[in-house]
Amino acid sequence: MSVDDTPREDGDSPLDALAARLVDGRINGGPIGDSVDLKRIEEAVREILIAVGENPDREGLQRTPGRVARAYAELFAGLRVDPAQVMKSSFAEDHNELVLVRDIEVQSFCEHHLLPFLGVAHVGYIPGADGRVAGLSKLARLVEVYARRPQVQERLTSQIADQLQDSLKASGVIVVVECEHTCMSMRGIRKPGAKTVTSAVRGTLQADARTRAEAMSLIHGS
Ligand SMILES: Nc1nc2c(ncn2[C@@H]2O[C@H](COP(=O)(O)OP(=O)(O)OP(=O)(O)O)[C@@H](O)[C@H]2O)c(=O)[nH]1
Ligand SMILES: [Zn+2]
Repeated sequence: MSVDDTPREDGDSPLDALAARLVDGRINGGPIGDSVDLKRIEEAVREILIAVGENPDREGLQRTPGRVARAYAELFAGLRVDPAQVMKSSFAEDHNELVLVRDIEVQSFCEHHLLPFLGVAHVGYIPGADGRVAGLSKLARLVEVYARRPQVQERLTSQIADQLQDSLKASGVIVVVECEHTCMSMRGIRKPGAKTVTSAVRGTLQADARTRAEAMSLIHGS
C-alpha cells in the first residue's frame, strides 16, 4: 500500500510541509530535511502485526501500516527541524524582566516504549543585556520541535532551556514540564494520574533564589 508523500509543485512533500509548520516558513527556500522512510515504517508495522498474532491482510488492517507510517512521520516531525531556526527571529524591546508563557501543551513520546507522554510546559526567560525578546509563539514552537521526537522528559526540559538561552542570549531561563507518561499508566506499573515534574533553570534565575521563587509562583498561578 502506497502512502501519500507525493511531491508538490514547490518540490516539498506533504510531510516536509508538516515539519515546516513547526517553524516559520521555509528554511533556505527548500525542504527542511531528509524525508521519512515511510515504506520502511510500513514494512515494520506489518511485521509487528504478524508478531502479535494479527492478520495484516484482513480488511480492517490492510491500510494500517500506511496510516501508522504517516502518523509517525507527523509525530516525529521535530527530528527534521533545526530548533535554532525556530528562534531565529527576535526583536528589541525595552523589557528586562520575566516573560513567561504558561501551560503550553506537550505531546511527546517516551523513547523507552514509544508511548505518549502528555502534559504542559511553562517557559520563561529574562531578556539579556542586548534586550532581545522572542515572539511568544516561538516559545511554543520550540516546545513542539523538541517534543515531536523520541524523548525523555528531563532532556526535553533542558533542551528547551538551553536553546532559549543560546538563541536569545537570555540572562535567565526557566522551563518546567509536567507530564503523565502513558507507559506508566497504560502498562507496567499502571499508575494513572501520576505526574512527573521536571525543571531546568539557567543564568540569573538559577543564581538568584528570589527571582526564581517569583517565577515559580507565576508558573503555579499564585
Ligand atoms: N527518567 C525518565 N524515565 C522515563 C521517562 N519515560 C519513561 N521512563 C522510564 O523508563 C524506564 C525504562 O525502564 P526499563 O526497566 O528499561 O523498562 P521496563 O521493564 O519496561 O520498565 P517498567 O515501566 O518499570 O515496566 C521506566 O522506569 C519508565 O518509567 C522519562 O521521560 N524520564
Ligand atoms: Zn516509557
